[in-house]
Parts: sequence; C-alpha cells; structure tokens
Amino acid sequence: MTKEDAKILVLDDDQGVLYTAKMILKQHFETVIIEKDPLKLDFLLNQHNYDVIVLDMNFSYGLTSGKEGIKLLRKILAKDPNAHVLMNTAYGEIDIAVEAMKEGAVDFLVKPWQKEKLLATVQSICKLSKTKKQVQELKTSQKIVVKDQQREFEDIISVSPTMKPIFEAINKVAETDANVLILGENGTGKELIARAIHNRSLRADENFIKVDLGAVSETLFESELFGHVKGAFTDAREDRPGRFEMAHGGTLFLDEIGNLSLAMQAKLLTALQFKQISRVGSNKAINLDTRLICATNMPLYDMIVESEFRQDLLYRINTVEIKLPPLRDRIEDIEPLARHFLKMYGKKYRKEKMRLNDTTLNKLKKYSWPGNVRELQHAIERAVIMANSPLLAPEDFLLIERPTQNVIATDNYNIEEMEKQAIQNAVRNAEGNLTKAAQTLGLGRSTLYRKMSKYGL
Ligand SMILES: Nc1ncnc2c1ncn2[C@@H]1O[C@H](COP(=O)(O)OP(=O)(O)OP(=O)(O)O)[C@@H](O)[C@H]1O
Repeated sequence: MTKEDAKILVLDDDQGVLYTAKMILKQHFETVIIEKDPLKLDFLLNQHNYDVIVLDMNFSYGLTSGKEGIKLLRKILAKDPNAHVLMNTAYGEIDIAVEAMKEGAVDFLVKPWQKEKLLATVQSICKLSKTKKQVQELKTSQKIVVKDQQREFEDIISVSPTMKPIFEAINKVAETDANVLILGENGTGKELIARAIHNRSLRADENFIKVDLGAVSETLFESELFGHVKGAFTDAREDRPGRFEMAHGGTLFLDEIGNLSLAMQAKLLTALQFKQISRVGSNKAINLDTRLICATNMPLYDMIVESEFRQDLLYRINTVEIKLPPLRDRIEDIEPLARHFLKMYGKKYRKEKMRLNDTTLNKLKKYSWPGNVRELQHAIERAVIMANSPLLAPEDFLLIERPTQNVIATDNYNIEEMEKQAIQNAVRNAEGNLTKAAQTLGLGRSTLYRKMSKYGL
C-alpha cells in the first residue's frame, strides 16, 4: 500500500495513546511523529510543516480543565494560522472541545476512540489541509499571472523587410515546443515577440510566466525559480511554487539570461537537463512541462569565449534563435510605430486630435534611437503630454544623440549649466523615460518638466 505524502504530529501525555496512534497512522502516512512532552512543541513546530496535529487537552496528571490544550492550540495557531489541529478529548469534556473549535481547532475526537474513527478523521483533515494549500498556491500564481497580463499593448507593428524573416520564424516555431532564444538591444521588442510565440502556440490557453533574471539575486534565485517549502529558510512562512511550476503546461520567459552568474547558470542547466526541479527544502522531484523562451541584450557568444556564459547552457536554450534588429536598422518602422503610439497615448491622455507632420517625422527618422522602440514610445508619450498644439512639432521631441563623453565638464562652474547637463545626462541614461530620469535626479516628475522647459530641452 502506498503511503500518503503527509506529516502528522501526535502530542499526548498518555504513552498508550501515542503508541496506538502511531501504529494506526504510520501504515497510511509517510511521517508520523509522536511526543509526550508539551515543552517540545516549539522545537517540533520548527522542524516540520505538519499536515495534521493531533493534540491532547490535558497534560498534567489529574488536570481536566482542558486549559493546557487550549494554550498549546493558541501557540500552534500563532505560529501558523493555517495549521490543522485535531483535539483529543476525554469523555465529558465536550464543552472544552467546543471552545477549542471556536479557538480554531478543525475537529475533535473523544477518547477512547476506535482505530477506524481516528484514521478516517485524520485522513479527511489531511485532505482538507492539502486542498487549502493548493488553493493558496493557485492564488499566488494567479496574482503573478494577472499582473503579467495587465499590459498596455500587445500588437507588433512593423513594415520593414528586415523584420519579415522574424515573423516567418515566429510562425514556424510557435507550434513546436522548441526552446527559443531572442537576442537584441534593449527595447527592441524581445518580450513582445516572446508573448507572440506563446499566443500562437498550443500552450496559448496556459500561463505565460516572465522572470526578469537581472532582478533576481543569487540568494533568491532557487526559491524564485523552483519554489520552496515552509521553513526552508527564515522568511519561508508557507509553501510557495516557483516560476517553473507556475508555467507548467505553458511558457516560461527568462528575460536577461545573460545576467546570470555562473553558479546560477549551473542550477538552471541541471533543471533543464533533467526536466525536473525540487522546491528548496524538499527533495521531492517535480517533472517540468514548460516551453522555455529566453532573451538577452548581452553578447552571449563573446561571453562564452570569455568563460562568462556556459556553452552547454546556450545549446539548451537556443534551439531556435531570433535576432531582433535595432530600430535604427529599420527606419521604415519609425513612422507606423510613432503613429501607433500617438493613437495609443492620444486616447490615454484624451488628446485624440494629435498629429505628426513631415518635418517632425523626418526628425524622428534621423535620430538613432539607442533605446529603440521603448525610447520612441516614451518620446511620443512625453510629447503628447507636453505639446501645446495638436500638431506635434520637432521641438516637442527631446532627442539627444549619445555624446562621446558622458560626464559633466569639470571646468564649468555655472550652476544652471551644470543642472542642464545633469538633466540631459539623466534623460539620456534613462533612454527618454522621464519618470526614471526624475528619480535619478531626485526630482518630482513635474519639477523635471518645469526645469526642462526652462532650459528649452
Ligand atoms: N514592433 C513593435 N510594435 C509595437 N510595439 C513595440 C514593438 N516593439 C516593441 N514595442 C514596445 O516597446 C516596448 C519595449 O518592448 P519590449 O519590452 O518587448 O522590449 P525588450 O527588448 O524586451 O526590452 P528589454 O531588453 O529592455 O527587456 C514595449 O512597450 C513594447 O510593447
């Protein structure tokens, strides 16, 4: 008979009760721990996350008030409000048992119990405990998925012939389960392409889960990707699925894969090789069924030569490789993209009549867009907000080519000139994202606007 993967704790001062309970329960459950001494409770709670705790009402000899049981129950629930406690009461203690239920116990048994009754009650509480855990995990996944779906915009705009092979590749690869690596500078649309592949795939009805590996620290990497069980480390207050599990049946998008340290690369490679993971703190293997799409703006092939990226990991992730050209190499896309963003932000800011004339479009086409489509998007958003007339003029666009040097001249002591240069540098470094630039400068967004218009930027 296969045993249920569950941990049961029985706390009772009657050695006979403990032995009988153990004998019955151990035939059905993987782990059954019995304890006579209530002082060991803290230690036991720190050791495991129990599915069911069977707790006696009275411990000191002769005491039948049930107060000790209630005190211990409170202690358990203070530590884990989701704990499932089954009270073990003697005949005649029903009132106390009812009080325990009010305090948060899930059920009670009256001693002496029948073997079948004990087993059936523990089994049904165990089932309840597991269902609740699953619901909790689903809620966590759902929160992340919903956050992921709340995006402004999903269409891919392009008329450039350089993008044609990319659309062909998307269509060919979408229906397969092949791992895809998307290369390209920041803001070229790598995530958009990853979503397009997922949406056209057989997994479209399942989750698309994104992980920004550039933002995941070395210490959190495993728990973020593989999940953890309660108690695996200090902050692990409950069982949590990792992103791999959340993407089960769907697609996992690992952004900024070039930012992974060699140690993290090794852990990821092991998971991909064995198509299995286990949550931190558990050695139970979980099979993976996820389609993997990775992206980076880093030169992975150069990094292999420099021993900064593992070749074997590259071969696992790049079954199909898609290279997105920078916006400056597809000038034909600038106009349709600009019009698209104009429509989008015109609607958002209730300025639907906004237009672009040829002189303005020419300025946009001549600029090199180091921040690519994202920079164009922010430039249009800013222009829509700031423009005084519905016809956007070239002056409505703050486009500063990247200078050869990026430092404030040290021989310039004019405070206003220094401020102007600091603003220019911050806006450039933030690739036109004014919220980010304002944060870097330590200014509010509206103060930044005021200063920019003062300096004619
Ligand atoms: N061809 C396109 N059509 C419409 N919008 C686009 C296009 N390409 C990119 N965008 C928009 O530009 C922004 C940046 O795109 P995305 O986040 O996909 O780029 P990325 O290459 O993943 O950036 P990063 O490397 O910084 O993560 C997004 O708002 C996206 O919707």
